Amino acid sequence: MTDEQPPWAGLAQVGEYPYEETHDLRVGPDLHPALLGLLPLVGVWRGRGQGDYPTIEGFHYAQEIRFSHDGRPFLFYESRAWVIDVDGNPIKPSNRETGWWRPVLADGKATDEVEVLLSQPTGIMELYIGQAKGTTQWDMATDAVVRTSTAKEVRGAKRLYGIVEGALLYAFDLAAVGQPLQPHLSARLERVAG
Ligand code: HEM
Repeated sequence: MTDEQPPWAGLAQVGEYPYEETHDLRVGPDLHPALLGLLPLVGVWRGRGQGDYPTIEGFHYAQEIRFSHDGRPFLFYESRAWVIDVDGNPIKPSNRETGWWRPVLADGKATDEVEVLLSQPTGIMELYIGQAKGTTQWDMATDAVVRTSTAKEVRGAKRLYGIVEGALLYAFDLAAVGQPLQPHLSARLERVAG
């Protein structure tokens, strides 16, 4: 360490992060035009799903998903799920994931393609390449899965998201722990905000 002061010494304290982020299209920054195709997803969603895999017991779960934006051409995505009993009572916290949905641009305009980057607390990161099917369905498959040395062996996955009668539905297929690609989750969530 030297006695020299860094260039920012003596400058005013840094205030709060100065930019707004929102899941509500009525407030905050304007949605970037490149996100128009993903607009139906923006909001907070809550609902229930069912999970299974050949190596585990089937289960019911609840989930909250939030898609938000800060005016730039990507969506922030976060999901928290918890295992429930058949009456909906919480049993234990389950999967969490956060990431980014990025429309692929060509000549400055959004195409039907979307890149989705997700990160899990279980040591797994998924990179999806997806395709919009019509205006309310997104079909994606992993282009890469990266995992820590202590994570379960996940080799690939597919996700299909759709908005059906105002609800967000998805199906998640997984190739992991020596098993071929097959269903792990499916869920239906209602819009609760945004
Ligand atoms: C809503 C999201 C999810 C929920 C509620 C969920 C729930 C579960 C549950 C309850 C189990 C049984 C074992 C345990 O209790 O931990 C499990 C196992 C597993 N899940 Fe998920 N999961 C979710 C998403 C994912 C994702 C995104 C991946 C991979 C990218 C994944 C990969 C696995 C694997 C590899 C196992 C272990 C199978 C085994 O060891 O035999 N899950 N999941």
